[in-house]
Amino acid sequence: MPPHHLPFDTTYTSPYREAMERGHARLLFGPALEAGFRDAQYLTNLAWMRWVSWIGIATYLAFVAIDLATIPLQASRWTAAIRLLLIVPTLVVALAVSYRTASRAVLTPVVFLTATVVGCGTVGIVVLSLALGAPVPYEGTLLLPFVIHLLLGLPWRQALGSNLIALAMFVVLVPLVQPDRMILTYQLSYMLLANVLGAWGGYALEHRARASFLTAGLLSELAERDGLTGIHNRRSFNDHLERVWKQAAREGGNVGLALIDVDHFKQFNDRHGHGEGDAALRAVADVLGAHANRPLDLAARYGGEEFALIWYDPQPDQLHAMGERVRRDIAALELHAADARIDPITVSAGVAVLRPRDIPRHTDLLRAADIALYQAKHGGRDRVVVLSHPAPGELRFPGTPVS
Ligand SMILES: Nc1nc2c(ncn2[C@@H]2O[C@H](COP(=O)(O)OP(=O)(O)OP(=O)(O)O)[C@@H](O)[C@H]2O)c(=O)[nH]1
Repeated sequence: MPPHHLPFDTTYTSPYREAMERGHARLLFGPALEAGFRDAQYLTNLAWMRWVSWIGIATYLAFVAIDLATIPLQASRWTAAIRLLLIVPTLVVALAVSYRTASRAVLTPVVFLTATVVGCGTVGIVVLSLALGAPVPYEGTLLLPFVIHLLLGLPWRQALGSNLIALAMFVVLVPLVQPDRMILTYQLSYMLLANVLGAWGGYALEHRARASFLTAGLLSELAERDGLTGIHNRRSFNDHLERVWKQAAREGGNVGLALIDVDHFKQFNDRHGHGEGDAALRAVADVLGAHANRPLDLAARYGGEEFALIWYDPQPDQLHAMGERVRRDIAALELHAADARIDPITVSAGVAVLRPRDIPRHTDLLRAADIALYQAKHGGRDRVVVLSHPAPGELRFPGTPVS
């Protein structure tokens, strides 16, 4: 374990706050937050993307009928072919992908490709009908930048890329087939304007979504995290314990709990000062965080210099070894002040494991771990005491009168 240099910054720095301070004009966070943002966006984007695809399919099918009814067959058979053989199937494939959970990782590239194919296909319809002398109105292409930027849920850069490809096709091909210079000028101007406005709106939308993500993340951290150490606070610990207790009751598993108290911490503070005391608590919390490995495990600051570790469904015969590893890792912390090594700190740990099916109240687990911690302290500190599946009679503090 690397040495911890004391004193260091004594408040936990939230990644959400840091990202807020840095700003996100480039619409990009660091890798961990970026992944969290995309994850949080996924379900909303999925719903929007599906709605847009269904509406797109209905619209393009309706325009097949409108084309056939309103423009000469020499052009309408081609425009209908593009709609029926290219655009609608692409939208159907994208929808099919969106309904398969296994396709989650490929959904964004698929939506990007779909948007690009639909954009280019729509421009193709305009170009082809102009070339065949029976032009369909081009106004539909003006909707594309707005739909792609505002409704598909694509990351802004990808929406921009997709729109630019269709715009480039429009700017290169329409002048070749549009005989009327005045109409051409209007068409090009409106297409450019629609792209600028769509990109602007898309940028503002994503910028705001990122700001809300950071605010929500910061608020939930303030509610759930301890301000000094950054690990979970007591409220979050209580909620989590109740949750895993219910889950273990359903699944017939165990819940393990370690209450860990720093030994003689008052002396530590008195000798080295509160600033270094705070930093030592952070170092302890870092170690505990590394011992909450599984998804349902949790490390929390229980209060003052006392910490808690919830282990979901541990092997009861492993608990002593697990507690010992925590104790040893904390004892091995190399705490350094600016110029010298600081007294090592030790902890006492009371560990308990119960099966919720046997004992309905999660408070009994807390009580059992508390009794074990009491025994560890009174047994001389710097040690681990385990109470594994204690009988109700054992859930009594030493000194409690027997009624
Ligand atoms: N620096 C710092 N000290 C804290 C914090 N919270 C609690 N403490 C200190 O932790 C010390 C706990 O003292 P005691 O409860 O007497 O326990 P102890 O000295 O650790 O002794 P034992 O637990 O019996 O081994 C007190 O001096 C508190 O001020 C904190 O956030 N920062």
